[in-house]
Amino acid sequence: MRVGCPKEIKNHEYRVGLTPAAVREYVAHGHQVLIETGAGAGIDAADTAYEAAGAAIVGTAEEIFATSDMVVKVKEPQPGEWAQLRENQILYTYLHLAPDAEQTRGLAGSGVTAVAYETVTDLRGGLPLLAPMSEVAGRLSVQAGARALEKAHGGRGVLLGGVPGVGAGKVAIIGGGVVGKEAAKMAIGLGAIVTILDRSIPRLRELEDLFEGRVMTRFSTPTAIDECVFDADLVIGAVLIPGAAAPKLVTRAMLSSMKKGAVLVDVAIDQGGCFETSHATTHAEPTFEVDGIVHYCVANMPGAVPITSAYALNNATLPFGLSLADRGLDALVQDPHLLAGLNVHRGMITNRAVADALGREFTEGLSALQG
Ligand SMILES: NC(=O)C1=CN([C@@H]2O[C@H](COP(=O)(O)OP(=O)(O)OC[C@H]3O[C@@H](n4cnc5c(N)ncnc54)[C@H](O)[C@@H]3O)[C@@H](O)[C@H]2O)C=CC1
Ligand SMILES: CC(=O)C(=O)O
Ligand SMILES: [Mg+2]
Repeated sequence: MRVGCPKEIKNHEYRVGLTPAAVREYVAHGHQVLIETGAGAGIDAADTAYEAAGAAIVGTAEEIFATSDMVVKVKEPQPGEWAQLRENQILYTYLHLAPDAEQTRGLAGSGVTAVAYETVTDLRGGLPLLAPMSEVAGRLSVQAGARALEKAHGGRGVLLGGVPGVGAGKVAIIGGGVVGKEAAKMAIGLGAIVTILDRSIPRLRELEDLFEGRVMTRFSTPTAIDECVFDADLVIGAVLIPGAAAPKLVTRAMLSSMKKGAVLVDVAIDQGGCFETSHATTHAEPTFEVDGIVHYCVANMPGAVPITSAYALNNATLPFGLSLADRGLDALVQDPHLLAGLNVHRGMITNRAVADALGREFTEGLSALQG
């Protein structure tokens, strides 16, 4: 198969879909790999490193889209990219379609077979291609929140760890999955007072055991969220209902009860955000203020640390990517976990949560592939 990897063009997105080490494995499996010139610049991987791994360097993304059987990316296609996708081509990348009707229309209209990293599953019920970036974003969320809390950045001027004689800041983390756990580790490390809210009691048990009393856990109800948000310096939104649009858990009305200059970091923004007042921002302009509350809503947070995150992402995407390249659509038929990643095929929406969120017709993945 011919596998192509264009340079990412989203705002301040420095990750790359294929590292030279991944290219080497595709080539060893007998595939031809095309890399857009400069695609690896953000991870210090020069064109020559890709050539040494066996790739051919091409001058433009257009050539990649036009000639590749499978396009491997990081972020969802940007306007202009989906017009270049086509039937009998596989797109393998993050998509986050539930909150993005325009993207879904674009992909469906192109006829492409779109496999979304964020809905591929594993045997333990996890999301193995989302998890590494959730680890990165969870850790970054506390850095971003701490920075936004500084007075010069619009925040209330609180140091999360406090100092001897002055109390620490309070962090509320809504959603105790991968992002939530990693955010908690960082916040505890800084010395903050941390509460994690989740709807899953088994998960709250695990977190309680893991953190050995260094976090408080709360079952997530509107009342518990109200109480934690009221008191918090930093609120991190880290919920997920796989594939679906994020539930709006912090309403605009709740902002008025918060401390002025408190910070909301909405990591769940890629699924539409879990705060009513969120809208996606970029690394260039990451924050905005609503009713005196600072919002940080960057939808590609791991793009800020590409040398960590591109490698972590490739470690996870490589086995499924090789399977797609080796077997084509049969890889989806044979592996229910990879099939769970199929979101769009020849104009059909094959992820139920996405179809429901957008009010579109749902087609089972297998019948779409066999139809
Ligand atoms: N902005 C960015 O750059 C990035 C965003 N993300 C996003 O972060 C979000 C979280 O991802 P993960 O931690 O990997 O998901 P996860 O599935 O590991 O954890 C989600 C948690 O939310 C909990 N939850 C669901 N409804 C809830 C509610 N009403 N109240 C409290 N908890 C609730 C679930 O029980 C689960 O424990 C996703 O939307 C993901 O796409 C991930 C990586 C990068
Ligand atoms: C998961 C995601 O949206 C990202 O890594 O950018
Ligand atoms: Mg998007």
